[in-house]
Amino acid sequence: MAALLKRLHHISLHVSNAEKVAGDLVSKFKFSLFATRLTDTSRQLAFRKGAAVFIVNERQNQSGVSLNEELRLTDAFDPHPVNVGKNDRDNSIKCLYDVSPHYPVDSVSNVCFEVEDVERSFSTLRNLGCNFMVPPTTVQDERGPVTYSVVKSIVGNVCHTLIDRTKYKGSFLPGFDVIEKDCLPEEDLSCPITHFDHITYVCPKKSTHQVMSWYEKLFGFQRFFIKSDEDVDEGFVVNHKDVGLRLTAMEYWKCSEAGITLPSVDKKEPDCKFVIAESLPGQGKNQVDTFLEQHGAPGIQHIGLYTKDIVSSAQAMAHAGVQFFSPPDAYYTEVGKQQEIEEAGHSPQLLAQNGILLDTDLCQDTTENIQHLLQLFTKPLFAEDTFFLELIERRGATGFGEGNIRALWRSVQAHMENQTVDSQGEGSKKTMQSGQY
Ligand SMILES: O=C(O)C(=O)Cc1ccc(O)cc1
Ligand SMILES: [Fe+2]
Repeated sequence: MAALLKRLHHISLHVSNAEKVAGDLVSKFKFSLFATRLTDTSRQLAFRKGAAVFIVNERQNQSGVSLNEELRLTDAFDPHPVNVGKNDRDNSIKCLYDVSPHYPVDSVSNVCFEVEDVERSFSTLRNLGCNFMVPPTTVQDERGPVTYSVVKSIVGNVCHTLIDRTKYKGSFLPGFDVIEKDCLPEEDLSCPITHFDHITYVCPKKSTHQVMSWYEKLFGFQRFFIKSDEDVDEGFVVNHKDVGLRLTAMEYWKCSEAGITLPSVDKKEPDCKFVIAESLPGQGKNQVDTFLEQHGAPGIQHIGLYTKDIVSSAQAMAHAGVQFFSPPDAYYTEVGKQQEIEEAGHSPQLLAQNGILLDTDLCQDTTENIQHLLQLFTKPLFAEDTFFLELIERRGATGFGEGNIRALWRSVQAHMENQTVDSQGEGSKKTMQSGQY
């Protein structure tokens, strides 16, 4: 029996310059800073937009003792909970609810899930052979306790924090100072982002099956077919001229769907899918291999932010300085594309101006049921060509569009080729990026 998950709680980033990433999340991506944990040894900042929560952790310089050792010395296996009240804040823990990886580059490396019972999940997963980086640990303040544990995923540097906050009366997590609602700036209505739509992992060639089996066995993830005619073993293969990509998607079963009814799990809550991308053999330079090379390991390549209005979100973000990939002009002038966009109720000019991609899917059984998928991809957020964000608006479509993927792939290709040309005259990518963001 796998350890079942209740819901996604937050995703955490580990970066060398938290201020810079925080500034981008707030001013460009319209997230609100709502909680902070600032101690002598750590800087953890929490941002929210709808139900999407990011924690930005500042990477520490290498010290003699690794955090895992440190945790073991302090709270792990300690029967007494760690107190993080205002006056006795535990400064020894660099990264609460996570591990502090000494990873050489900025990375998005922890997807935290709420679970029913951390101790039970821990023993289930340990019996199944899982590696734990933090055993069940309780942290409490005057509003109550939260228990968590951190497990290492099979994918590169990715970890999962499993957390139970049902006994906690506060609005976030003990140890964080929450900014009162009245002190938060007004929600930016021009970017109606509601939740994380999907998380895309980049994995080495031929490793998809291993990754899927791991998540299925340990967390009860189930296959989600991106296309109705998708081959079970092959996945969704996009193999067209310069694009060679294998995509496979999974979704997790919330406890309530697995027949375990928990009052705190709402079936109607939007869920976040996991997509595994691997490149096909015989490819030239591409987005997936570049990620592996520059990130140094498999990991989280991008996160899809669901928006109710992609045009308005794109305009507001572009105005605030977000750089998006634009497909080649030919994308919008291709035979039938303008009509397809108009029939979907959009303006081809507006989509083209903002680089928004549109895919149309005919539902299998009836031509009446036409579904649309609108997507837009940002340029990489960090100094390396690794992690980026995506805006996604779904009009009935649940999968991913082949046409959109091909267009994205080509615009990235063009971007990388430009960079190679530019960098010959102007120096490294890092220099260019810091000018852009
Ligand atoms: O289409 C999407 O949003 C995906 O998430 C699929 C995907 C995965 C990896 C890529 O490099 C490009 C596209
Ligand atoms: Fe995506």
